[in-house]
Amino acid sequence: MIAESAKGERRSYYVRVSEGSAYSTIAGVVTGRSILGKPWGVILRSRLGTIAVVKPSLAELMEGFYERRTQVIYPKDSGMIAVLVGARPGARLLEAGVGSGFMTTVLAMGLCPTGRLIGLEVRSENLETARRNLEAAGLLDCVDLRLGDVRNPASVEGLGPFDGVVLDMPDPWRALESISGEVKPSAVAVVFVPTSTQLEKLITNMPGGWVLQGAFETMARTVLMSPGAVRPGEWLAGFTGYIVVLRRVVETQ
Ligand SMILES: C[S@@+](CC[C@H](N)C(=O)[O-])C[C@H]1O[C@@H](n2cnc3c(N)ncnc32)[C@H](O)[C@@H]1O
Repeated sequence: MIAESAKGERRSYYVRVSEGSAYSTIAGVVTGRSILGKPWGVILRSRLGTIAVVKPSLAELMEGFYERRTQVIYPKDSGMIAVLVGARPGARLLEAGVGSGFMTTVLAMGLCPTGRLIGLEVRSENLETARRNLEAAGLLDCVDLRLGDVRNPASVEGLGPFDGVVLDMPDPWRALESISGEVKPSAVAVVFVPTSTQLEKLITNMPGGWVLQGAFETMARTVLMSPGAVRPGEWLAGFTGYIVVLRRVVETQ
């Protein structure tokens, strides 16, 4: 629900609506009974403001309703990573670790219905969380979630050739060697690391068969939308991690 008070304040609420419940918002209290049976997008008005009842977008589904068992990659980074790795219909991508499936969701959005994502994860409880989350988003059909250690070549053998790779795990440099035989020459690997120590280790432990293309971070800042005082907001989603782009290369005789 998106509530706007009579003073022009706006706030979003993520709720599972039920018959006997009531929800307190900055635009007043709304009951489950007044929402159920109405179409998505309906706007409810009172003297305290308006409440728009909207279906959660995929970003809101992740933000408000997905289970979190691990640190996750947020849309400000995952959207960028999906573009960089080329998550488009028909692509065959590898991801490790899957964690809670937030990044997996964004990759699957791009490559469904004709592409395929192979997601590797070492912890079965994380894999099950990701499976439930992807099922809630209706994206499980394009995804093959597997229990396995990406650093072990046997876990990856025969799964390629991959058009791209996303790694979000503590020691990604140890995965690059084991996956390289399954990745197409020139393909992109995007590595997400939350600390400078990991970035340094990645750069200094890069195995052959890969070149470093660049690294950056993203930031997202809200905008205050008060007529007459439109300006950047105080809230900034600043540093979350480094996004590193690598390319698969081969030697010729
Ligand atoms: C930070 S979480 C990934 C979060 C995920 N990107 C998301 O957005 O929900 C890192 C995950 O990598 C997994 N992991 C660590 N080492 C791994 C390995 N060698 N192979 C596969 N998965 C691994 C961990 O169990 C953990 O679930």
